[in-house]
Amino acid sequence: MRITKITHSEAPIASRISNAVIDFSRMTVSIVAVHSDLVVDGEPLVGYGFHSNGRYAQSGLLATRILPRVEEAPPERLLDPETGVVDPVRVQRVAMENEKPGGHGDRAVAVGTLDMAMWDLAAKAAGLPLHRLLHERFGRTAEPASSVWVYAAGGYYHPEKPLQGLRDEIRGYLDLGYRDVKIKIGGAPLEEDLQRIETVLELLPEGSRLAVDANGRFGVEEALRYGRALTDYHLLWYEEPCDPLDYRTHAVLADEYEGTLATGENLFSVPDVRNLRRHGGLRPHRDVLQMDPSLSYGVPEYAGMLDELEAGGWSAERFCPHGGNQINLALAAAFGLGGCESYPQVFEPFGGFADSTPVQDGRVRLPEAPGIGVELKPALHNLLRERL
Ligand SMILES: O=C([O-])CC(=O)C(=O)O
Ligand SMILES: [Mg+2]
Repeated sequence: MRITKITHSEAPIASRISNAVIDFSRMTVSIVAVHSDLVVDGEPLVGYGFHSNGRYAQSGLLATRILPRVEEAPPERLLDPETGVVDPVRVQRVAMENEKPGGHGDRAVAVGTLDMAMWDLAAKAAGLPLHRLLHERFGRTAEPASSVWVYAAGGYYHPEKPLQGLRDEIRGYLDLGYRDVKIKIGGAPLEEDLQRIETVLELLPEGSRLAVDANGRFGVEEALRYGRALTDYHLLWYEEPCDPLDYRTHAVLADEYEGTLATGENLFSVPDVRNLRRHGGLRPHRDVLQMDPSLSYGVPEYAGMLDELEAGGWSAERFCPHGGNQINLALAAAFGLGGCESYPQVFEPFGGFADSTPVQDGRVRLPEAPGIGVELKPALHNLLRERL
């Protein structure tokens, strides 16, 4: 097998929603296709990648640093010597050559996007759905999971969607088969946020839980003030109360807030996660970690994060990646994670899972088509084919 060409572009995922720190009016996403000379069913195999919402497209980094390294590398540096098929772990090493440690920001997104396309290609070449390939390589359980717990993330602030709109949105998620939901906080005064929370709680049936997400907005005092106000709601979790790299504030909050805290979607490397473990005071039996491979150098770095945290007493069941996309569903099944996020309405067509695997009782089944499964989501597949 040879990589014949790597193409990349950008796609808009703009919308009028906001969280506590950004609006999505100019949000974009990078998309990558890795073309190969391996012909299956009369067509050369192509692997597709994109990254999760919240970080902008990384065209410059891909074009000037990340892709040229891979394009210029001799094939044997990119291929598994036993199978002759592209090895995403080797590719990631090549993509990161001559990069200094630290500063894990947009570069991690560019590499994570390419990594997704490499896994899609490798799984297609092996004729396996990605969750089975990842399980063969990294699995910690006897079998990959056949379905994964997902929750509906939404409840953004929207200029034309006050409480009634929020109610309609959440009811829509329950009708789609979700049990648990997440809404934003921190973008309105506390009293208003509590009204939003109570409105949603009134709708949730027995057994359904609500999580809230402050997107890193608060300093220590405000994080504690919200924590005190949230305690009696018995939420599923209180997410990103403070800046992702402010480990001390996490520790102070974890000391006082008895409910579950969640963080990690903006930690992009093993060293950042090690610092969270050492200094963040989070509780391995209670809290939730949301690192997301497409934003953080891809699956190899994610496996390293799991190793780092397992050595520190965390179990894979406490991991629930941010991102609401198909690669994270595969990852959750392969690594035995607690679950993964889902965006039933926002960030289409990148959010969501295969059209053939609807949510049932809060879970999604794993599709068995080779690769990540973008072909099972025609709106996404068509967009990728047209732009790449
Ligand atoms: O609003 C965002 O940037 C996305 C987010 O935090 C989440 O999905 O948890
Ligand atoms: Mg979040």
